[in-house]
Amino acid sequence: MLNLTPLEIVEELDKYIIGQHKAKRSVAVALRNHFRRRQLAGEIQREVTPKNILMIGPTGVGKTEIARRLARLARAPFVKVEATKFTETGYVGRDVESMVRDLVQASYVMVQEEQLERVSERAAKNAEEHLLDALLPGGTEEGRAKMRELLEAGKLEDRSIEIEVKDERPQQMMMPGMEEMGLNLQEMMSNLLPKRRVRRKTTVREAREALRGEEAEKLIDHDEVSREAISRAENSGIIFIDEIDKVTGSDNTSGPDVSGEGVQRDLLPIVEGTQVNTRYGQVKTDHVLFIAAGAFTASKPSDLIPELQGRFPIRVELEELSASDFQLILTKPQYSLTKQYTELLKVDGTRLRFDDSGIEAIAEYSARVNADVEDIGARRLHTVLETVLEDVSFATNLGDVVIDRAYVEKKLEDIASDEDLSRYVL
Ligand SMILES: Nc1ncnc2c1ncn2[C@@H]1O[C@H](COP(=O)(O)OP(=O)(O)OP(=O)(O)O)[C@@H](O)[C@H]1O
Repeated sequence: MLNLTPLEIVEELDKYIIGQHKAKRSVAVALRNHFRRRQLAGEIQREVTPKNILMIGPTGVGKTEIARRLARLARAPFVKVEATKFTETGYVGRDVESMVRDLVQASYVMVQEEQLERVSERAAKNAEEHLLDALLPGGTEEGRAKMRELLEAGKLEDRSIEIEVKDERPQQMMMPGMEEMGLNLQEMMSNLLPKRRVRRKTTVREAREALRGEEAEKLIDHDEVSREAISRAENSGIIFIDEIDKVTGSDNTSGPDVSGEGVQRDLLPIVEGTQVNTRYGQVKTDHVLFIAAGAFTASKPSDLIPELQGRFPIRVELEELSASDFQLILTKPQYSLTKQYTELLKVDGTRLRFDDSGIEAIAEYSARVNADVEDIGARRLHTVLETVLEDVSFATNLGDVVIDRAYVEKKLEDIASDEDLSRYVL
């Protein structure tokens, strides 16, 4: 985990998220406390529990985005789940623990990627030797040196060769229930059976890719990846539980088996700290950071069961976004929507330029449709912008195109003034 102060964390988040200062401060404090806890001596470290956060605010105002960015900053494994998912009928028991298994899986992928990156140079060297073997089986030293020269000069890329690689086709299937026990049949089977290898005819370019992947796999220690994945999930994992407001008792009409309160009761031990079996080993959830979020329009945080309320001591309200926030969201973040579209269309020879008046108009229309139809927050910008840019996206090689107020109005006026049409298009 990076050693960032709360102020630095907020500054980092500011690069991607507009407004919501209180929420940024809260998550910065929670993350820093994580770091502080690690500096403590053994015994008291175990006593200090993470200060989980409850985010309250309408949809599309940045709750998930803040949590996700925070996780990325901290290089922490992250998963998002919807609390309502566990109330669905037809579930064989509510498998609330699956969120912990998903976290460990995310952690595993993250650690594995880091390790693969670390060995990539060695893997590339090994792959090159295998390529030479395939290009020149049983050749002389001299021949091999010549071949190596050609290969390094990129002269053999399209030559076809035959290599032996692992058979990637899936051979086994998962049995329902296995994952719940923390077992994975596929993995068990593939550990028992010798790996099937197949000969494949392909180009040097593609063979190199395949061989590098295989060599890298061979160079990393999967047991160590598993151990590190577990440790990282335990010590810095973040689980984001959305729609927590939808599992308050008051919302429930569908009987005891799928009640929201039941979900809360199942959540409680996980948030309090328990052990969960996963395919990589046992995971303790004591120090996982939980961020719960909800709009809380039909219910209040005080409708949650008291034990759960106590486990989310940091409460923070997120603000609704205004048209001027939308303007900033469209332009300011590092990879804002307008920058994304500009880069995308540049590929096809269209140079977009968003005039301030155009940005203003897009923001105003978005706020208006949110007010008239349904408030979906900043998500509205995606649909509105897509509609504005539909024609330029369909075309190619348009040269310079300026998106100003007149352009936006022409594209949107008919739709936005028709509420029914807005419902479908925007
Ligand atoms: N304040 C903001 N600054 C920049 N982008 C934002 C902001 N709020 C929302 N967005 C963008 O809007 C989209 C939806 O935001 P997000 O997923 O954070 O919503 P949310 O508040 O978590 O809502 P929900 O609870 O429905 O998931 C994302 O693409 C996000 O980048």
